[in-house]
Amino acid sequence: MTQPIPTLHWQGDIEGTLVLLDQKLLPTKTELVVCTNVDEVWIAIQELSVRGAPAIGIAAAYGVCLGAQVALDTELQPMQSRIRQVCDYLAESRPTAVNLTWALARMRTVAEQASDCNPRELAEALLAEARAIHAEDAQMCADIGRHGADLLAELPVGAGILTHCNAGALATGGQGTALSVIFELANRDKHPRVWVDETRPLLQGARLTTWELMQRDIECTLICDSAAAHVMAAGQVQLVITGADRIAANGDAANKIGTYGVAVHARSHGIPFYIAAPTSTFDLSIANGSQIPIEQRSGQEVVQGFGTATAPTGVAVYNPAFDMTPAELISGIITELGVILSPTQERIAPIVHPGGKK
Ligand SMILES: CSC[C@H]1O[C@H](OP(=O)(O)O)[C@H](O)[C@@H]1O
Repeated sequence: MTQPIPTLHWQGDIEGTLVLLDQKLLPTKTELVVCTNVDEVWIAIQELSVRGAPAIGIAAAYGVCLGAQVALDTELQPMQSRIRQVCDYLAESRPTAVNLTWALARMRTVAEQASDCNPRELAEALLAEARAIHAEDAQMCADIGRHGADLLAELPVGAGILTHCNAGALATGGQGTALSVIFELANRDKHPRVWVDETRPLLQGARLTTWELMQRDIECTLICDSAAAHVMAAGQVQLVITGADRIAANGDAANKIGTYGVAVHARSHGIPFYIAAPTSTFDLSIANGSQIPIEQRSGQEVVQGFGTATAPTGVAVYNPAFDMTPAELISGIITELGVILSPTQERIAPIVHPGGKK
């Protein structure tokens, strides 16, 4: 396996920079984006240079550290005010992934609880919290992979697994969520055969998931999103696994647009449909999926994707970036704390505590 380039990392001390692998350019170019201020982080999240629920949260946490830099030589209260302002600003970059506001809430807490310290000491505490969020996510990814592979211990060698979008290392601070399970199955010599939905309109599956799988020599086949049902009907899929961006208290889950259709097709073909997500993706403040904010993105992504016009100028476009899969279509949610089978509020609550804390 070629040595992976980190999805994101902080470079330096409290006056350092956030370095991102620019996912807009993958797989044809591997270029880095060096963020030196909060605006650059906001843009990187909004334009998907960095993307994926956990990765968005981690990037925003480091973004707060960049925001703190302009107030290092003030006093504690102006610094705390600056942190509140920066958290509010970064929270507006994308609405669906709850990991964003979850990570920002942790950064806010560090700032609000600060006392008897100067701005530089608070900046050190903020950077330590951002690094902790990053490191914890990497561990959560590994634990998700282990729990998922344990759950699937009876999966036949060479089983077909379909996935949608990208829930790999590129979406997280570690080795991924859905792809972490697939990586661990491969490590256990299960030789999974992965069917990868291209995932229109931004092609995270075609551009990112195949790239990650091929780097690890895991067999994968790229298909159009519209071919998923056909492949299932042909008996080529024994399991579906995806990531998630926000999971409500009853287990309804928002994920990349098209996931709901995959779940419906899986159910109609008697194929288990699993979601892999850390507890930081659960939002226990909302009862069900109808309350999950669904990001609406520019129609240009649909009609002018990657530079080629594919529809008449002026055509009306509806481009929701996510959809909601109801809990009754989900066979189980694989978390770092274990698997929640047939998720319900009663089964989620004992495992997932408010705020995503263990
Ligand atoms: C591990 S979360 C990955 C999750 O995020 C993706 O959305 P986007 O690429 O728009 O950030 C997609 O929903 C993935 O399942």
